[in-house]
Amino acid sequence: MQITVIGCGYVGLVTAACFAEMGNRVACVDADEERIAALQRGMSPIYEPGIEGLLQTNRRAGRLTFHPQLGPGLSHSDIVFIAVGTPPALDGSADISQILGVAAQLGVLLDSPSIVVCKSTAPVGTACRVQAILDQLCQRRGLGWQHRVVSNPEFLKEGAAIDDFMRPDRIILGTEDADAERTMRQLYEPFVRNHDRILCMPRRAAEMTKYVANTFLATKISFINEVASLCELLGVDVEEVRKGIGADPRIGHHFIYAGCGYGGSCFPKDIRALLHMAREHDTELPILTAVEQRNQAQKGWPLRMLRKVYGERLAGCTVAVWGLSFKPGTDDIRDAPSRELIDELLAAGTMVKAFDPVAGDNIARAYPAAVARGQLQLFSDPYVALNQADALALLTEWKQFRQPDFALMAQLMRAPVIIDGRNQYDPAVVGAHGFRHLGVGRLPVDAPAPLLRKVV
Ligand SMILES: NC(=O)c1ccc[n+]([C@@H]2O[C@H](COP(=O)([O-])OP(=O)(O)OC[C@H]3O[C@@H](n4cnc5c(N)ncnc54)[C@H](O)[C@@H]3O)[C@@H](O)[C@H]2O)c1
Ligand SMILES: O=c1ccn([C@@H]2O[C@H](COP(=O)(O)OP(=O)(O)O[C@H]3O[C@H](CO)[C@@H](O)[C@H](O)[C@H]3O)[C@@H](O)[C@H]2O)c(=O)[nH]1
Repeated sequence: MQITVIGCGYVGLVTAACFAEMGNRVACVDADEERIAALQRGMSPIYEPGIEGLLQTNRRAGRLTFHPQLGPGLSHSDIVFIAVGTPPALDGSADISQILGVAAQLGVLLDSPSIVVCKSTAPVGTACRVQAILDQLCQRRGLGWQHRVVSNPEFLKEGAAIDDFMRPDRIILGTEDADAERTMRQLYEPFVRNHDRILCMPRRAAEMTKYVANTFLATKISFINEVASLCELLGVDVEEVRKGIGADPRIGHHFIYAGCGYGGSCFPKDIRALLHMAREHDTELPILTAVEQRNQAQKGWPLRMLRKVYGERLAGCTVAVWGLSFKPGTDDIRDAPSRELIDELLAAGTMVKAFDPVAGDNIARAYPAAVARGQLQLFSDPYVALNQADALALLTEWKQFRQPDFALMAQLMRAPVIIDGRNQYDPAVVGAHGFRHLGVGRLPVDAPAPLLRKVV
């Protein structure tokens, strides 16, 4: 099939590369000319495991092309995917102006009937609005046919995006049109060969499904984080509780890891968007309101722990931060817990030494002034970042942090304190190396007194 994908971000690029890999011809469009120029040179503008290889192979095979704008050369396409951003507006609603702008461009450009797919996460009713724009423009141009708009929300996770797309749990097709459904099923057939995982439903239901999936997962996280703070007070290790409840298949092991809060470009904004949809219909969603509040509080957990150890003396301290992206496997720092901690530490006058395997450049770009005055330093080696640090805050559970050289760490640091925002370490093990360990809902295991001498 001839496919156009508009928006070359995390979702658009993965979608385009995976469809091209199955033999389709895919034209990718992005308004960001630098992004397109990089892609044309064979470079991926995002870090996502496996994406570079797929982009290169399919570009060389001529199945994948990159364009800075929707032009006449793209006026015929079987299927057009809209994968542009839907960022939060000030009132919390999803700003769908990029989607509507693309719809208006498509209405003028497309010369033959296409299936236009809303891949972006967008509020209930958006696909119908896109349909209305396209219908109006087709009518104005005197064309005797219509485009068909489908909602096909995306469920990929950053860091595992290619695998999620190639082996989806489910594919949600929101359409009331039998022809559009048939073509979409054909497109996805290679991805569901062994198991039919396609669920077809009305467009509004598909749009709602996406929001409910994300907000439910966020609810699980905030719930366990709330439980973790009670565990701290009751002297119970939340890790024991997690294993205990996860063994019940009705609860399951996924998304019940306590930590320093969820981040990323999806959960925070999608919760706010659903809350806004409710407000528009004069309804409150107290559970989701609490989920968001809990997460805000949770993002402040690393700072609260640092204050617990150092109090007002934090200003004169140096804090090492391991993990800057909102989760492992990505360079995405949107709404990452690291942002909150760095903001607070910089405001407090603390020196920050940070390391992340891939997100360091993005953080440096986000804090040019702090980098210029040397208050925020980024390192390409995690151990160098620990030099003379008064504490380590671990915020993202990259695999390379799981079994570090604790002895070397203790030597390098001015004081052996670990603020373990992802519960990566066994308190007894790090305690044996002389560290004071503070985990989320973990039992504190203080190091033997002589080893703790360094902690002021
Ligand atoms: N990132 C994820 O993990 C993920 C997963 C599922 C769904 N989603 C949803 O998918 C959508 C896209 O997310 P993303 O993370 O890929 O966003 P992104 O910000 O990484 O990429 C969006 C791209 O669209 C481009 N763009 C904006 N307006 C354009 C226009 N008029 N013409 C051409 N290009 C334009 C931007 O330049 C940018 O490159 C959002 O609605 C998001 O909620 C994201
Ligand atoms: O038990 C857990 C699981 C996750 N997280 C945090 O939750 C956030 C989101 O993680 P994850 O869901 O793995 O990443 P995303 O790439 O944001 O993916 C979510 O958001 C996407 C965008 O809508 C959806 O497509 C995916 O299905 C959905 O999982 C991260 O900060 C994680 O650290 C926890 O704190 N505890």
